[in-house]
Amino acid sequence: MSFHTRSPAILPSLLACDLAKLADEANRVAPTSEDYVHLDVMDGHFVPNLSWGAPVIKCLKPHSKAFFDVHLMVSEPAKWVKDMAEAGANMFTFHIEVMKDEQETRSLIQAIKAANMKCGIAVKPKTAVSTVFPFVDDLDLVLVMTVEPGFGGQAFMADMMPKVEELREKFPNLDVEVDGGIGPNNIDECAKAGANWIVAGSSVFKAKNPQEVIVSMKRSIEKHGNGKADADLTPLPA
Ligand SMILES: O=C(CO)[C@H](O)[C@H](O)COP(=O)(O)O
Ligand SMILES: [Co+2]
Repeated sequence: MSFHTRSPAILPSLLACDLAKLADEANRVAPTSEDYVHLDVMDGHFVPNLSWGAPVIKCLKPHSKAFFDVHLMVSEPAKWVKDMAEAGANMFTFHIEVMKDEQETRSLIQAIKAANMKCGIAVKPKTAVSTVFPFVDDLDLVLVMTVEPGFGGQAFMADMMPKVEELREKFPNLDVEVDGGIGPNNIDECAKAGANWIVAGSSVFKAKNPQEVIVSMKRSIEKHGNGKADADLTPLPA
């Protein structure tokens, strides 16, 4: 059984940053141990794109205090568990679409936890969210993709919100993450549906003031997702 925190989190996706300055960029948007970064691992097979693997994550780790949320868009996630754990991944999220059966999924969840990482399962836009229901009690998080995985900078798919609503209704304390095309213009929609972990790549890194975008998005989750009144929220930085 996993303990679901339902804590609000904004996770800047480093895919959208200046990759020549990876460590500086991570620290620009996620400077403290209370912060998060989202790291997209792509194998050129599950998705038609390549990004980085464990060696890059391992190099970045000593330069960042942030929580490393690793999203594995790979065909064989089991092969990556050991390397990702050694590289310093804190959350290992794999796609349900690559699992051949329930048994394989359960052993992968076990292996991830035995390697001292938190475990999440992701669903692509065309995958029914009910595919993850049998595993939720053993998961730390479910990730609902709001774009087809593979590339940053795509348009947000609002029609994925019913999946988020269903998860939130069935599992009130589960951490529900959304990823793809999210920014200040659609954060309220995600938060109202019940998402509390929000990945944001382009909207954060293309902003003049990334911290302002992060704080305002977090405020939206607290307001809509956790039912706090405006008066309870800390003011935005000047
Ligand atoms: O998993 C992903 C793509 O497959 C990325 O995390 C996602 O696209 C974030 O970037 P953006 O906010 O620019 O859409
Ligand atoms: Co991602």
